[in-house]
Amino acid sequence: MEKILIIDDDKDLCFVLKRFLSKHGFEVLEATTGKIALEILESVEPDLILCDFRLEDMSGSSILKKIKEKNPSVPVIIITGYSNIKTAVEVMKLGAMDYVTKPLLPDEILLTIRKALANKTSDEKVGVGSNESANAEESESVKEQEKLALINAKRNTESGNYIFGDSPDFKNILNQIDLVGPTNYSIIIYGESGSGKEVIAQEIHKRSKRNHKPFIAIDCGTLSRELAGSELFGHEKGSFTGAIGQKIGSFELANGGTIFLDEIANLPYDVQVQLLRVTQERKMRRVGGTKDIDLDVRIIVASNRRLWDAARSGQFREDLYHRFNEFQINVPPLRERVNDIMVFANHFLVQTNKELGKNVKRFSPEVEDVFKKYVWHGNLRELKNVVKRATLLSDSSVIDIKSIPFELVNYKKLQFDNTAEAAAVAAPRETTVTATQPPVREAGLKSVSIDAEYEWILETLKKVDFNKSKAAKLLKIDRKTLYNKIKQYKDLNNQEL
Ligand SMILES: Nc1ncnc2c1ncn2[C@@H]1O[C@H](COP(=O)(O)OP(=O)(O)OP(=O)(O)O)[C@@H](O)[C@H]1O
Repeated sequence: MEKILIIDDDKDLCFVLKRFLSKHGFEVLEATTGKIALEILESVEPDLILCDFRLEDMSGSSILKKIKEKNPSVPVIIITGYSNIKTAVEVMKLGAMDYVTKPLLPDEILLTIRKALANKTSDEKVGVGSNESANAEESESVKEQEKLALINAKRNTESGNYIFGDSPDFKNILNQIDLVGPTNYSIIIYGESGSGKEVIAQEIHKRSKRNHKPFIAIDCGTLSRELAGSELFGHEKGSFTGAIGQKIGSFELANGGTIFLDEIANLPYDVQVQLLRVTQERKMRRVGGTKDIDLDVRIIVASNRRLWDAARSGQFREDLYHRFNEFQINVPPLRERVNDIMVFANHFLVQTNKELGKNVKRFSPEVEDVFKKYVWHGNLRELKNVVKRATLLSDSSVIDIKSIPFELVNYKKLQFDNTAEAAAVAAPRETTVTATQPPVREAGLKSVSIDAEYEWILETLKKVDFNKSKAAKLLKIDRKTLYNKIKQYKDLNNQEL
């Protein structure tokens, strides 16, 4: 009997899954924390592991790494709370065999498990007596391609998650997507963070002849200076310290399809030179490699600042800017497309209902009013997070003002009228640096303390009827620090849930 280990802190889900899988002839073990799972793995060798990406005591990536260290051959299927291509690529890169998104569908989960187990058996058969090194390179690359095909196939079936707004601006964008999609033009998409640039790039890819090939999204803002080249172009074994195996880069993975380079202005200058070669000669070399590889990749880049300005200030190569600038799409911030707000809010409500198995029907008129007046600095990402939370909190069929964050409802009252404070945030002095650095959710304790501080600040503000000077005095901080702390909390909450 094949053994499956379920790792999920949702006890109900573990119970339901256990019953379902046992009925289908599997022996099922369960662990409700990462720690328990690792203890079980000391003495048991399961045939397959089903693991939630967000455990209370461990992040998905760290548990995946630990499982792979202990038992590299066991197939791991990741359960993710939402369908996000970035998470999917991330978990596949870390060695997961596949992923399923919540809500879990019985047929899908069974099929995914059976496929993973069948793959494992055929891998084991190939491994017996085969000349491992001879075909290692080829099979690595085939595996990468197979994983990508899987991710893309899933993404296409999830495409029902995307909708288009109702504002004239959005209709204009849709026209542009239709127009430029089928061509091979390189495109620059401008827009604030969370405004939907990646989704637009995906839609362009879907409308192109390349749509059966991979769409790969890379956030250049998160690539380190040292590893950016290797991430994009891959590397050969031993080409630098730490290059223990061969790596296929994002460009090679995207061959035949489309690559989306977000925050392109953050790409290190030497990598920009390599990129220029790719756009001019349609060829690339892996880091440390000697062989030219032919490339046929459509490039879509995005930035929240004008690339022409970055080129003029010497941060971005001008020749590269002209290469990319065959077509431009400008995505206005959500606050400038008021007609889109409720279209997207309702869409995110339907999506969240499905994820949570709830049936919340609509927003109260008061909530609609707040939504339409709010400034949405985090754009669609912020709206999505607010709707997700509100749907979760709501215990009736209508989302009312109680389920909407206090600072959204009281946005106007919380405004700092003195622009000096805003300027201080844009150019923080040394003493305020820690307060303005973007906080990281994974920092655990840090985010807890930010949340607690914020609660306290709000309480104090309420006490003094939103008089910021009085509140700062009571809190024994200056007004600028008060402003920074509120901003820090908001940045934290504009990250994707
Ligand atoms: N047309 C749409 N339909 C449904 N959801 C959307 C749409 N556009 C954006 N979203 C959702 O809004 C969130 C932000 O979108 P996206 O990641 O594309 O923004 P972005 O501009 O690329 O952000 P960033 O620059 O910060 O990476 C995502 O969760 C995405 O799924």
